[in-house]
Amino acid sequence: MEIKSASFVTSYAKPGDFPAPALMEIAVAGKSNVGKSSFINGMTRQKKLAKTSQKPGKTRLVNYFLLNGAFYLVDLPGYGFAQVSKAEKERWGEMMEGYLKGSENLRHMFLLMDIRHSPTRDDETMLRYVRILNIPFTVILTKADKVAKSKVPMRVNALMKELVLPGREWLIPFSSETGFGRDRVLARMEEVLSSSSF
Ligand SMILES: Nc1nc2c(ncn2[C@@H]2O[C@H](COP(=O)(O)OP(=O)(O)OP(=O)(O)O)[C@@H](O)[C@H]2O)c(=O)[nH]1
Repeated sequence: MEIKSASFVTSYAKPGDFPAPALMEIAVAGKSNVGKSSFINGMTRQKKLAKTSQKPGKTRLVNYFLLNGAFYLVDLPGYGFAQVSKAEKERWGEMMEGYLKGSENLRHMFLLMDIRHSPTRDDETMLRYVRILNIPFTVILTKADKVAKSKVPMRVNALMKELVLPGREWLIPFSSETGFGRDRVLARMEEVLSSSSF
């Protein structure tokens, strides 16, 4: 598949505001600064669709993007940012839980992690949560251009083991700088959308 159109639809600040069921959703989650906005922009080939920033923790809303007029890519607030208050962290938790438990249309999650690093405790918590809720997922290993091409398979293997995933197909190395991995993510999206009855 190709992404022919992508537009921002709306943002939500609290779970009760989530829209009525309408279209299938694929969520995008990850630690703050992992490259979530760059992933969304890279996939949709729109430079400014999701705001990218150098300053961690800017994405604190649930943002809905409509792709191909057919499904939503749902940008979840980044986690693991250190410089926020306890109240803010609690609000984040409520948002996340509200979305993940409440969304009847969620079909898959792209869980973003930096290819260069071991998963953080927050990454592991997120993964545990996704597993408990039985949400199908793919781990996207971002910033793949930052490791030598020859080392990418090694990092994929290492993270597969650290995350206790059953196979390499559960992880897709990706670079928003070079477009590496984009085709595989598109193929995964197509699989998800075509296998989901709606
Ligand atoms: N080299 C390289 N840099 C990247 C890549 N993806 C993101 N970055 C850089 O990493 C930084 C963070 O990227 P963002 O896309 O803003 O990250 P985010 O996860 O949306 O961050 P928050 O808004 O804090 O949640 C920026 O400086 C990006 O330019 C990538 O694939 N390769």
